[in-house]
Amino acid sequence: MANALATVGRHPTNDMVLDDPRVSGVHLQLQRVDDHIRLRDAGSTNGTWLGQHRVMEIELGAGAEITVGSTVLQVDLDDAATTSPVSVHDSFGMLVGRSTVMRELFATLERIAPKEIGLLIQGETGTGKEEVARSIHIKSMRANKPFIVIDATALPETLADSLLFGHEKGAFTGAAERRVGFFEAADGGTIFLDEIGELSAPLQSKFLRVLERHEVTRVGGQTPIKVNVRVVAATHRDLRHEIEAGRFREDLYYRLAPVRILLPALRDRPDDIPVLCERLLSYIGDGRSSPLVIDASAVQFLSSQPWPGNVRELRNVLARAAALATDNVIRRVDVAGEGFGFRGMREERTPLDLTGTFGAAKERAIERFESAYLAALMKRCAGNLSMASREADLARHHLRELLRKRGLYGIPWDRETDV
Ligand SMILES: Nc1ncnc2c1ncn2[C@@H]1O[C@H](COP(=O)(O)OP(=O)(O)OP(=O)(O)O)[C@@H](O)[C@H]1O
Repeated sequence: MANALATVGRHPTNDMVLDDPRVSGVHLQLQRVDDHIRLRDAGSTNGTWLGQHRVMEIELGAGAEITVGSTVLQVDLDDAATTSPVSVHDSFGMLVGRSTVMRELFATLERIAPKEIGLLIQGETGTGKEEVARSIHIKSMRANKPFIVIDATALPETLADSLLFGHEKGAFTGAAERRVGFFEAADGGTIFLDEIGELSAPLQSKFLRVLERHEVTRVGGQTPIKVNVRVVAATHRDLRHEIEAGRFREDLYYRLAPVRILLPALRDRPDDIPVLCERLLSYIGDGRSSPLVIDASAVQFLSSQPWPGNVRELRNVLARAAALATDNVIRRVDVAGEGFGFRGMREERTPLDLTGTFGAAKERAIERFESAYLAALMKRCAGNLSMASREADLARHHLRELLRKRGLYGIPWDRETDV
């Protein structure tokens, strides 16, 4: 593995390509973590097997053997192997990160930003896809030209052509004026195309044509207009699955993705939490008389959370904690029970993790609920266990047990506790 993050599967764009019909297009993802490898099944059809056990996520050391389709893979850790360059910086544009995987990413972004090359960014919600696109734009020759965001999920089918390509006056009922579309408006600059996987088939064809010919024709117009845009696309799912399922055009994929970037989930890079807290708090505290700070035990707690809503969720948790904190210090009690995505508002899009077995998925959902409920309860009751057990209608010993199980016992909840 040359990269800290790599994929294995049948599709030719994987880091390791397996010519095995029982292997999925993108079968699994590997992440190098110190002296071992974290393996995650990427939703494969036939599964990833360690002996008799089907695994979704597992940490592997040297010598471990896993089976995918009819192929057996063995982990071999070679210290002398060449690895991808890692940036000496722990930021790129507006992005910060200290983990190896992020610094490796920054090195790639530093290299490609000034080039006229397209980019496809894949990552869960809130991992920073739009921020990557914006930072690439700022670091490119196009920086003083427009940066336009198009969300494919917000393009109504009937208006999409006119929004993207513009229309001439009188082109259709209601077209009282000539209108310039997104592509023309972005001329010379960058278009960030979010949720590209949601584009309808007709729009996929139209996008491909624009990317190939570098021109658009307004609705109701005759003459093609030259446009010079760099397209950075993003998706929360692996488009190679969509290609396999016949829902996404492979030729468009290759046009969009001369370079592909996989933004890792926040739970896979806890080393980034301290520097992220520092950066996010500097924004949140902007305008305050004294800067906001976070204490070490709060950072330690946040570093152990699963963050289904990733950096966006962390930002919101810090903003909430800052609003509630009595001084400019955020302490463990201010963030207890957070980081499970549970208190996320609807627009935060922090869905339950529905992968893996029913039992494991249910346990994760319960864990999220219990942590959020217990923290809110204990804060409301200022740590008074008797009051909390009455309010929750739980026996004291049961409540104490639950608090222990969720790592929420013994926290100084605002006022004195009676535990
Ligand atoms: N590495 C980072 N450093 C600093 N801020 C970050 C980083 N990653 C994300 N953020 C911040 O987190 C928030 C969410 O990021 P962003 O909107 O780019 O995510 P996204 O992946 O595009 O999300 P979605 O898929 O839901 O649209 C933004 O406020 C962004 O500035």
